[in-house]
Amino acid sequence: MSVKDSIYAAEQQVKDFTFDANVVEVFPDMIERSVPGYATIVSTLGKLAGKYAQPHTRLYDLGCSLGAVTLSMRRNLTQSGCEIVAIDNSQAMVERCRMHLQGFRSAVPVDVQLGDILDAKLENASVVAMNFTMQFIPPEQRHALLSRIFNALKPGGVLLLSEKLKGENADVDELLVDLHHDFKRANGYSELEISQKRTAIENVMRTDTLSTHIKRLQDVGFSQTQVWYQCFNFCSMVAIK
Ligand SMILES: Nc1ncnc2c1ncn2[C@@H]1O[C@H](C[S@+](CC[C@H]([NH3+])C(=O)[O-])CC(=O)[O-])[C@@H](O)[C@H]1O
Ligand SMILES: O=C(O)C(=O)Cc1ccccc1
Repeated sequence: MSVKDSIYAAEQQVKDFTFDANVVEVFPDMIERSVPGYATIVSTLGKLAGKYAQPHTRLYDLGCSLGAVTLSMRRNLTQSGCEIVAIDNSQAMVERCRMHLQGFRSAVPVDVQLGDILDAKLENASVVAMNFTMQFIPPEQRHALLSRIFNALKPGGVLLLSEKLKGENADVDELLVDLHHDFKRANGYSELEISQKRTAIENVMRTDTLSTHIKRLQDVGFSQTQVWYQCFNFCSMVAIK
């Protein structure tokens, strides 16, 4: 049973958004009502991991939150000798993620680490998933992180990158934002909740355009990038080494 997100329901002095214990409590409901296609994206990332995982390699879930992508990848893994490494720098998330994973049995080992993905050692990877995490990394650090991910991947390995996008120009950005806000309204968020949440994430979630993402992926060396999902400003890409 998930708890309903009412964090921004009352008028308040809005602070910068953080992944604290209050957010953890409502996170499944928050993400489901805020990200169009979240369930489809998570289940498809599992399928993609199942296709691209290589025997005796690691699969990373960077910014794992409660481990939804880890679970989905684990369900689809048939290759032998794989390990999943899930990393998040929110203590509240990591604690809840560990509890959550214990609820499901599997032969695939999962190592849930509390830490900053900017410091994490990444190696011997066939699949790296970043499901709506790059957007929280300071923009000036994104290139270096992507480059480290590329270097950690085996040839034929993949990065599964989902991001909220900034529109390529002000007009289309406004259109995508309006459509997303309609989606949130339809999922029961009030005008006040929508506007206070927008303020809360303004400084901590800096989105890039799709062309910026694709160029950065190319610059660090990925040979091919394919957008496999987009609804409004929410996008998921697969980049192949
Ligand atoms: N530097 C960092 N190091 C480690 N973790 C970080 C860092 N910055 C942010 N995070 C973590 O990245 C996660 C982003 S949520 C991912 C959803 C999940 N992937 C899902 O498929 O359910 C996306 C969202 O809420 O929009 C949070 O748990 C942060 O603590
Ligand atoms: O809620 C929003 O408006 C979003 O853009 C997505 C989101 C979802 C969960 C945490 C932070 C941002």
